[in-house]
Amino acid sequence: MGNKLPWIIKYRPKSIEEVVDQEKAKEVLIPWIQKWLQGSIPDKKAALLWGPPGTGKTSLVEAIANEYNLEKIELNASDFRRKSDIERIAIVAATKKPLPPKRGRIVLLDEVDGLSPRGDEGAITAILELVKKARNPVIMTANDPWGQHLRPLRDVCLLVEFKRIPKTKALPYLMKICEAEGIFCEKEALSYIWEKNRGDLRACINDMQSIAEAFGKITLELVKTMIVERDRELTPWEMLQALFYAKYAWQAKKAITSVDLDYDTLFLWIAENVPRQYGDDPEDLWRGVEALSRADVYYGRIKRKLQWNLLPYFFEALGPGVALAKEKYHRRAKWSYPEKLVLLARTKEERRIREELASLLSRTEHVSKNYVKAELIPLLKFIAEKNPSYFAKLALGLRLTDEMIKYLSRKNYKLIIEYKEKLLKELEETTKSRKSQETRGKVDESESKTPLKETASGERKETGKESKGKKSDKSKKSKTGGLSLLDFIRKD
Ligand SMILES: Nc1ncnc2c1ncn2[C@@H]1O[C@H](COP(=O)(O)OP(=O)(O)OP(=O)(O)O)[C@@H](O)[C@H]1O
Repeated sequence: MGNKLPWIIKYRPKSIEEVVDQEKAKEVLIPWIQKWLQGSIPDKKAALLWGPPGTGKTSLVEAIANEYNLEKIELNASDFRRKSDIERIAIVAATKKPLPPKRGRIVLLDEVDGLSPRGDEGAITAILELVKKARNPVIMTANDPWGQHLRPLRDVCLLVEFKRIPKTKALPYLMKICEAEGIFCEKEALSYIWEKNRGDLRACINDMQSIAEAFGKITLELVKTMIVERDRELTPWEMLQALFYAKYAWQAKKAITSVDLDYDTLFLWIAENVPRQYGDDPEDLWRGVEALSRADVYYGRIKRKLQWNLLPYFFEALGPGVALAKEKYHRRAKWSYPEKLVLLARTKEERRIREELASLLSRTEHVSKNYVKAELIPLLKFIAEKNPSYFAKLALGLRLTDEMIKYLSRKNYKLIIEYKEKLLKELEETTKSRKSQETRGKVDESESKTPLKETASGERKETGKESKGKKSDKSKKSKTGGLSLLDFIRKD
C-alpha cells in the first residue's frame, strides 16, 4: 500500500466542476480567462488567488488548464530565488505560442508569499516585468498576500479570494473518496478530521489516507487517537510544507515552533518524512539525516541531563538544519504519519488489555505487575497454546474476561471459550443439585458457602476444606482454590 499514489494527486480535480465549492472565485476567474481566450487583454493581466492552504487554488488553475486545453507553465516558490528562472518564464509567457493541440498558455507562479521582504526584491521586480510583457494569463497563488513587500504585486493583480471549504461541501467529497477506495469510514470521523484541519482539504485527505493505509478503516476512535489537537498556527502537514520549502533559517524555525506537537512527536514527524522528501537526491538526504542525528543527540542530552540550555541547538538542527540540507528543488513527496505513532495506536487496545490483566493477576497472585508481564503472561500464553482445556479451567478460576482470554490464546480462543462454557454449565448443574440437597437438609451449611471455588477447579475437592480455617485470607485469593497461580499449576 505504501507505494500507492497519494490521494491528493489521485483525486485532484480534473474539471472546474470537480473543484469543490469556491463558487465566487470561479465566477471571477473564469470570465477573466475567457476574455484572454477570446483574444482581448483584460485590464489586469495577472490574477492573485489567495486564501488558506488546501482549498483549491492550484487545483482550480489546473482544472482550467485541462478544461480549456491550455499549456500550464509553472514556477514554484523555491525557483523565485533565481531571477534568471523568472526571466526565462517571462520570455515564454510573452511570446511563444504553444504547440497544437494546446489552445493557449497559462503561467502559474505558486506561493508568491514565499518571497521574502529581505532579499527577494529582485524577484518581485522580475515578476512585475513578466506581467508587463505577458501575452498570456499569469496566475499567482498565496496564502497570505498582505505583506507590505507584496504590495506591488497586489496592485497589478485581480484579487480572487478562496475560502475554507465548508463542512457541508467537504464531507460528501471526502466520503466519495472513501467509497472510491472501498474504505469503511464513519461520518463522525470525517467530521472530526474536517474540524481539526479547519477546512483544509489537502490536510483532510492526507489524514484520511494515512489512517486508511495504517488501519484499513477510518473510525472516530482511530481518528481521535491519531490526530493531535491543533490549537496553534500549523497542522503537522502544514509544518512539513513550511519546513521543507523554507528558503531561510527563520522560516524553518518558525515552522517547527508554530506546530502543536511535543518535542518527541515533532522529531518523529520530521524524521519520518526527511527520507521521503529528500530521497531522490543522496546528498540532500545525507545532509538531512545528519541534521536529524544532531538534533537527536542534543535532545537526548536535554532529556538525560536536563540541559535545557541546549534546546536552541535542537531547534537549529531540526529546523534550519533539515530545511537547508536541500540544494535542489524537490517536488512535494507523499508525506506520512510517523510509523511509531501508527504502531502505538494499532497496539493501543492490546496494551490496555495487557494492563488490565497485569492489574488483575497482581491483585489475586500478590505479585508485582512487572512480574505478571514478564513471567505469568508468557506462561499463560504457553498453556493456552499447549493445553486449551486446562487453560479454560485456569481462565475460569482466575476470572479472566473473554478479551483477556483472546489476548492470551489467539488461535485457540474459540476452543477455549467452548471448554469454558462447558465448565460453566457443569458448575451450574452442580450448584443446582447442591442447593436441592441443602433444602433436604443433607448438606453441611459451611460447604454451601463456597460452591464456585470447588467446582471451578473441578476435581480438587479438598481445597474448600483447606481454606476453611483462613477465611479472610481466602477471600483475597483467586479462584484457583486459595493457591497462587504458580502453585496451582505446579500442583497440577
Ligand atoms: N476545492 C477543492 N476541491 C477538490 N479538491 C481540493 C480542493 N481543495 C483542495 N483539494 C485537494 O487538496 C489538494 C491540494 O489542493 P491545492 O493544491 O489546490 O490547494 P491550494 O489551495 O493551492 O493550497 P496551497 O495554498 O497550500 O498551495 C488537491 O490535490 C485536492 O486533492
